[in-house]
Amino acid sequence: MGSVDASETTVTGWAARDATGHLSPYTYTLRKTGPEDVVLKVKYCGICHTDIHQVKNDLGASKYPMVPGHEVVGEVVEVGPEVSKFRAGDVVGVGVIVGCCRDCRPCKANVEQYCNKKIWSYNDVYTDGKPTQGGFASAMVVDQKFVVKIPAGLAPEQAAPLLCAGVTVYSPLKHFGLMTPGLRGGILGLGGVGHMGVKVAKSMGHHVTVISSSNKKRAEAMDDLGADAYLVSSDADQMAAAADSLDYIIDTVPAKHPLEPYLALLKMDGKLVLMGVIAEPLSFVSPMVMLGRKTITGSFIGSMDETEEVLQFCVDKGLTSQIEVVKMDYVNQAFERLERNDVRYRFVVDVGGSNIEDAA
Ligand SMILES: NC(=O)C1=CN([C@@H]2O[C@H](COP(=O)(O)OP(=O)(O)OC[C@H]3O[C@@H](n4cnc5c(N)ncnc54)[C@H](OP(=O)(O)O)[C@@H]3O)[C@@H](O)[C@H]2O)C=CC1
Ligand SMILES: O=C/C=C/c1ccc(O)c(O)c1
Ligand SMILES: [Zn+2]
Ligand SMILES: [Zn+2]
Repeated sequence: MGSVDASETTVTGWAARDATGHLSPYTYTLRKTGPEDVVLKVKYCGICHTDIHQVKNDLGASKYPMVPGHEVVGEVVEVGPEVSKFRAGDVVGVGVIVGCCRDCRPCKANVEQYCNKKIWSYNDVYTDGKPTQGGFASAMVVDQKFVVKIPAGLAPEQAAPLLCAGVTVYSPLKHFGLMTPGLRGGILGLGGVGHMGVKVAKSMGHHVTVISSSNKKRAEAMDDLGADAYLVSSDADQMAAAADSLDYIIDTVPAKHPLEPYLALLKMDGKLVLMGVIAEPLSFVSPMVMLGRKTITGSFIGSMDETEEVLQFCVDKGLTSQIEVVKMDYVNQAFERLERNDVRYRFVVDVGGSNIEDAA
């Protein structure tokens, strides 16, 4: 962290300035620590495909300068007087949202990610009128409700991808009653979210089929991640042989794609859970869902409770994410490599080890 005066702390982050998405050092101030705020010095931050969508304005709502990053692990350096859950020195995590109304039905049901007044950890405006900025920065200040403790037994860089990718697959499996051992699941798109999908579903005792756009990841999916089967989506014979075989598919593809080939893989009552952020309409003909009473649904990250649960689930099951740790000055190359599907399977930036204050 940089200079501290009576009210504000100056920090350095890496921000996109426009829809080229190129990140460069950017200095800004954090809000004064409020009674329920936790100030954390960022140690690690994962790179999610959503960060690409956001810095490149894929959804048409990006505001700049934008410091992305929502898989944030840091060390608590200060807490407000009403913070009970955390103290200086704790290793903590922050994910996709940092605020909610606390009064609506989703908030009262502790699924605050579905609050219509949620505040995103970046590319949003906080209650004080300041833009929110994410985890590719030396520090963040976050309301304690949106901070989780990283349990003992998880390395901080390992924990980072669980804060978005991990909880994003855990939440729908839990919510839709898909934690039963013996289920047959499909993971469409073997990237950051998808590889956690394979690991979490395998740990729940599922038979897991990876459905990928190429054959390139076959050996690693089967040998390293423990998948049971592997389909190349463009191989009509393989797809036909697997028809009517899956209880669910977690669809993580981040671009427009046909749904019918995947609906055909589902058994009666099977569920296609859409995860990818795609700003174009997707289509299918109605008999594809009627004949077999199939469901097309979606899911958005997970609740704060589920975030704590997935962290402990990974400790209990001995699950790790597969990551490539890079320094902050590699972030633009990492974004480019992620965009061209060249990472196994999540980049995690070693923010704390990158001396980013010196770059400002
Ligand atoms: N709903 C939610 O709460 C969340 C949504 N997301 C969204 O999920 C999506 C995936 O995120 P993430 O896992 O980080 O992304 P990654 O880029 O890491 O993985 C996506 C995978 O999808 C496949 N893929 C990529 N491009 C295409 C394409 N054009 N056509 C077909 N397949 C493709 C690739 O797998 P393969 O090589 O196997 O084909 C790739 O590895 C993004 O849109 C992201 O914004 C992310 C987190 C939470
Ligand atoms: O990576 C997490 C965010 C997912 C997300 C889902 C839906 C949406 O409209 C977004 O902007 C992001
Ligand atoms: Zn994400
Ligand atoms: Zn609410």
